[in-house]
Amino acid sequence: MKFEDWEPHYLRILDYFGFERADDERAAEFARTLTSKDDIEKLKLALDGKNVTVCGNAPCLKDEISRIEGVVFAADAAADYLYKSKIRPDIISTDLDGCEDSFLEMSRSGTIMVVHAHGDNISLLKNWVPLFKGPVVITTQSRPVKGVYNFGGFTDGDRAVFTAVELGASKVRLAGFDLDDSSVNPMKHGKLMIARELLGILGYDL
Ligand SMILES: Nc1ncnc2c1ncn2[C@@H]1O[C@H](COP(=O)(O)OP(=O)(O)OP(=O)(O)O)[C@@H](O)[C@H]1O
Ligand SMILES: Nc1nc2c(c(=O)[nH]1)N=C(CO)CN2
Ligand SMILES: [Mg+2]
Repeated sequence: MKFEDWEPHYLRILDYFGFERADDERAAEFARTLTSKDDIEKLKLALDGKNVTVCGNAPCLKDEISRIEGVVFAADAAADYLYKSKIRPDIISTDLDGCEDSFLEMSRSGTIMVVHAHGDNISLLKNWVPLFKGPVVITTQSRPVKGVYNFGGFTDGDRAVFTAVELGASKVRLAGFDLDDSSVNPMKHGKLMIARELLGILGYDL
């Protein structure tokens, strides 16, 4: 998605949650100083023309493991669940609030970390990004800058879907998405409603 097409959604998100654009932009610049890695070509190669399953972290993921096929693209804490179920994701979409030591092991084994920098995760970026030994791609929800990408999307899960679509996946199926999950807190509920809206743009009716 071109940034000009994404920007109206982004402006609405900023307004809805009271996030500051300048904080997101500072986070993106800061993340870029934490690593020299920019594995965008590896990420393209992993997705272009591929059958991809994006795994969200809803409780239903455990019942939907059998839906997983092709390239495994995990959204944040779903990666840890999959790894413990003996499935190492090929790619993880994370803003690092679901990051565990298992992510370091997965990274060492070649899992591509698509790390999202935003105004509220600067200390997480500082703690985790230098520790990733494998491929890393940095993303922003604001205007992209050199070595920092914006494929569209907001939460770790819907961003993964936008990333897969943008980088040419031939088919993107979902597992572990329950956007009506009543066990989540109000902030998370709001985020999942945005995720639903954004996935709707891509034709997913969740
Ligand atoms: N019921 C659900 N509960 C949690 N996550 C869900 C659910 N349904 C779908 N997802 C997707 O799984 C992703 C990863 O979930 P996780 O629990 O790790 O949340 P998170 O890291 O707090 O998400 P975010 O950082 O995007 O707010 C979410 O970003 C969301 O897109
Ligand atoms: N500033 C800011 N941006 C975000 C946040 C967040 O908590 N703060 N959470 C996200 C994933 O849910 C994505 N983007
Ligand atoms: Mg997260």
